[in-house]
Amino acid sequence: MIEFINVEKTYPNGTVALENINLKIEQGEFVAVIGLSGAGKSTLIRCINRMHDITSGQLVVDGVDVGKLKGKQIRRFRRRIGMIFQSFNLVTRTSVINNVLVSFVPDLPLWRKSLGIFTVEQKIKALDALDKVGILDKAYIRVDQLSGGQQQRVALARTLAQNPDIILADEPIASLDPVTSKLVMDDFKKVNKEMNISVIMNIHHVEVALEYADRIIGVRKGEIVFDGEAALVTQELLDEIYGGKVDEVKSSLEESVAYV
Ligand SMILES: Nc1ncnc2c1ncn2[C@@H]1O[C@H](COP(=O)(O)OP(=O)(O)OP(=O)(O)O)[C@@H](O)[C@H]1O
Repeated sequence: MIEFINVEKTYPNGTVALENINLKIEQGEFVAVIGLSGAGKSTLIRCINRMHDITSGQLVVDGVDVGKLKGKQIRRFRRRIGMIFQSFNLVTRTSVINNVLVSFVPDLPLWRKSLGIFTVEQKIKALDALDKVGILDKAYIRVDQLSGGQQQRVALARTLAQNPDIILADEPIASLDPVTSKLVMDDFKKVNKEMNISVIMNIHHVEVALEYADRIIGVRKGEIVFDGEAALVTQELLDEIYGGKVDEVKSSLEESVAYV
């Protein structure tokens, strides 16, 4: 379980990004964090794996007080939390399988690290992860020959290979077309349901959030203004989350009516 207790985050320049955040996310939930640009969505997600340090309050993940972790403990803790970015963060000039194998590098003894030698077991795990996201046939192809959607699936496979309990996804479909976005979201849903991995996703596409997530967290100016089932999200709530800027979400609102 992920628990935020009175969490605040103020950046060194004085920007208050999160205020009074109280949240409990159970293992296996699929949570979408929505809100205007600058509302604090990325900050919220990135505090969970200590990419950002909170300023006050407490953040507890499966009984571990995240703020108290130091050095090696942080690295070990992060192994349980996969992170997916909008920009995929892959090494494009090498093969798909090499990108997935990278997730095992921290586990290798120094001599293997320097020679880049992976065990047969690790290679099988990497291939298995690629199979889970439906791109096993691309294992020995260079990443720069894949589409954006396929690259995001490689990133997801790399994360799965590290056997995470939690996947944090920061705008994973922002640079993908609607059809490809759906395929990638199907993969997230699959790993969430079949492997009971918690997914916490920051997402701008309201209609996609409502279709895929079980729970929606609406953030406005660093505070949570809605936290509940996707099925309970109404147009009025979206107006509140988006501060009355209906035009910005109008098309999403129209489509989302179908899902509410
Ligand atoms: N490293 C930083 N230093 C100072 N201020 C920051 C930093 N990162 C984010 N902020 C500020 O914190 C606030 C929240 O930013 P955050 O990136 O979490 O919002 P967001 O909802 O994820 O936005 P977007 O949807 O555009 O990614 C914003 O006012 C932003 O300008």
